[in-house]
Amino acid sequence: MSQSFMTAGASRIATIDLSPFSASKRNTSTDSQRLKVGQDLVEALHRLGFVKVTGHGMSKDEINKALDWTKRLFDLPECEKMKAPHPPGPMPHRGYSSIGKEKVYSQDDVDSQTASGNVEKTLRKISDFKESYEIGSEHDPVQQNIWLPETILPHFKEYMNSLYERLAKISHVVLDAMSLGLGLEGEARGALNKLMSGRHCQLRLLHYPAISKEKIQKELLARLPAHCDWGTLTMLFQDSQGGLELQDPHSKQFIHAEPEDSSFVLNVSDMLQRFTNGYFVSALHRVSVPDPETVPESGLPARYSVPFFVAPDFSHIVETLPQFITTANPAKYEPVRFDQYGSIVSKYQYQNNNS
Ligand SMILES: O=C(O)CCC(=O)C(=O)O
Ligand SMILES: [Fe+2]
Repeated sequence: MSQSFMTAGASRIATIDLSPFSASKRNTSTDSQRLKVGQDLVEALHRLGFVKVTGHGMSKDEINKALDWTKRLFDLPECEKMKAPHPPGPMPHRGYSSIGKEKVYSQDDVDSQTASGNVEKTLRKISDFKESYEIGSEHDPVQQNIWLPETILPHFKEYMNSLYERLAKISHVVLDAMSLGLGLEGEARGALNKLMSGRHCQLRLLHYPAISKEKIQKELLARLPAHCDWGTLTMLFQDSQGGLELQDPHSKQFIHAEPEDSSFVLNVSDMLQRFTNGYFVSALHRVSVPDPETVPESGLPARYSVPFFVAPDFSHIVETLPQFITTANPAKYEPVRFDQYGSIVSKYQYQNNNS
């Protein structure tokens, strides 16, 4: 797989400063400032399906703290991490998956391999060189968290629960700005807010270990193949190594999301695409392993990232908002229950083989 950085003619990722919505500036910012931010956010998401967000309230120190905890977790010996193992199969999507256990596919990969009759075996030939740890709300009635014993990493659980709550709050601010930008009021606004359930989001900790140049030269490896997320929105923090690439839906080029202090990358996911009848398009994105020739002798450094997946309740039926259905753009999607959609997509997209 080759790394394709931003090339001439490719779009730039817009940066949206959400600070007029933040608690500290809410009283001093004006309605028209907030409206402008909302409209800019909507325009940017309509154009590409992803933006960078600043002014969201998480300070640089707070972001570094989240990345530090992630590193501390993955620095533990494998036998300790395996005390909170992800169960076999895609559900519940909780706990620790060691390197190569989880395999992410795109729908295109699946479609192109279906004819072979053995989709999983064929696609698993190239393993994903990453490890992950999945966390949900402590109030999720469907998927329970799988924690390490407290003695192994004291205060990890407490910290991660607080991070989940913090990111859930920030996602409400994003949705507020989006409602304003789309001009949604009353029931329509309520319907958008239902795409975010405090108890069904997911916090994911990711470690892409360093890879030597020799290993890249000799083996076929992936980090995270191209895929779309199946919730509503994803807010992703990454370390200074960068590596996340998102596809411009028009030019089909992948754009490198340069890491920037204090920003997160926000991408549209499948439920928001269906809700808006395709006005927002779910962003195809990946973390690739570069061409061996472009990798320095020192190899590819380790990388850490922390995505937060904003999602509705599992039993929520996601329907397109009537105002997005017109004669020129008739309804494209049937209403779908979120867990039913997820069970189809996650069967292939997040296949965990931790047995
Ligand atoms: O690590 C990254 O930058 C991407 C993570 C991601 O896309 C995912 O976990 O769905
Ligand atoms: Fe993703």
